Amino acid sequence: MTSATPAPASGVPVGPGLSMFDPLFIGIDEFGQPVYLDVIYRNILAAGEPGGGKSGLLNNIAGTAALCDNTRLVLFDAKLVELGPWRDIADEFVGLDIDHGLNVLRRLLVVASNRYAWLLAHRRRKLAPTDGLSVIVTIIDELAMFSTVLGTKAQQEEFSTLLRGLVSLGRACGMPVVAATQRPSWDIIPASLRDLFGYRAAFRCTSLNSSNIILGQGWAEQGYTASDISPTNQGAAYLLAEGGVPRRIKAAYLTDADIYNIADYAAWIRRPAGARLDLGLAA
Ligand SMILES: Nc1ncnc2c1ncn2[C@@H]1O[C@H](COP(=O)(O)OP(=O)(O)OP(=O)(O)O)[C@@H](O)[C@H]1O
Repeated sequence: MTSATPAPASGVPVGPGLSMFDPLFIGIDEFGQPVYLDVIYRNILAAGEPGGGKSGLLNNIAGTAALCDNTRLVLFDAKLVELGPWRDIADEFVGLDIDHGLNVLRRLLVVASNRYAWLLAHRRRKLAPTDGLSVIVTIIDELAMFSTVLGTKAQQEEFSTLLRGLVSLGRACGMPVVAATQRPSWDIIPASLRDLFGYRAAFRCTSLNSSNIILGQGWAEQGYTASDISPTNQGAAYLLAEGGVPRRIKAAYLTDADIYNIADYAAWIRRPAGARLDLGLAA
């Protein structure tokens, strides 16, 4: 039986039960088994040639984060349209503005340092779900735009330095970073930055070298190379988890309509208390 009576906000069945501390579903492996990531304590790097499916993976993560309890989104997307659907629920949405990007990264680093002071004061080494602090997920689509294209050389260098700081600090204090680039080259992803990402997803690449830049030196020679992914197999990638062996995956895919539906729903469940009162749905 269906009912036209709106459910009370406290009874909404989707979203409030999700937590970023739970494993996050991102797709299937080559045996059709579901693949989950522990995003909370590991940063994620996705790279590969244009059209390989990186934004699809980013949107999976943004979609889950959007529905998670006590989770905030900080988004960087110079193209605007890839992560744009989530902008209404994001704490910050950085477009083609390097000054804005630098300002946001500086503030994130202040939050991260405050959280470490809090952890130290509580004799702890990392954030736990019971701490009540929000998880802040930073997602950057097309890293290279901020580190090599927009702004002056000095600003680009500052962006890279601040990002390196956030990627180093974020994982234990509930501030994971998810970054994507279509330019898997040493100037965009030096090994010192790449190695701070506990998960690396290599989408289709044009060469063994590009694939190695993402996954790590030597994997292509052992048969794990994203250059063997067919250009028509979008969403396929080699996923490497820290300390493991690359695993072939196919990312789950959300259509634009799916993304906007989830984003609208997330905006509704995150609406301010005043809006709930206006609708007569206050919990
Ligand atoms: N997991 C998937 N399953 C099926 N099709 C996919 C998947 N991911 C992406 N695609 C298809 O590939 C197209 C390009 O994907 P996407 O925009 O995610 O690539 P990208 O690597 O982010 O590209 P760019 O670097 O240009 O932003 C999508 O529009 C879609 O048609």
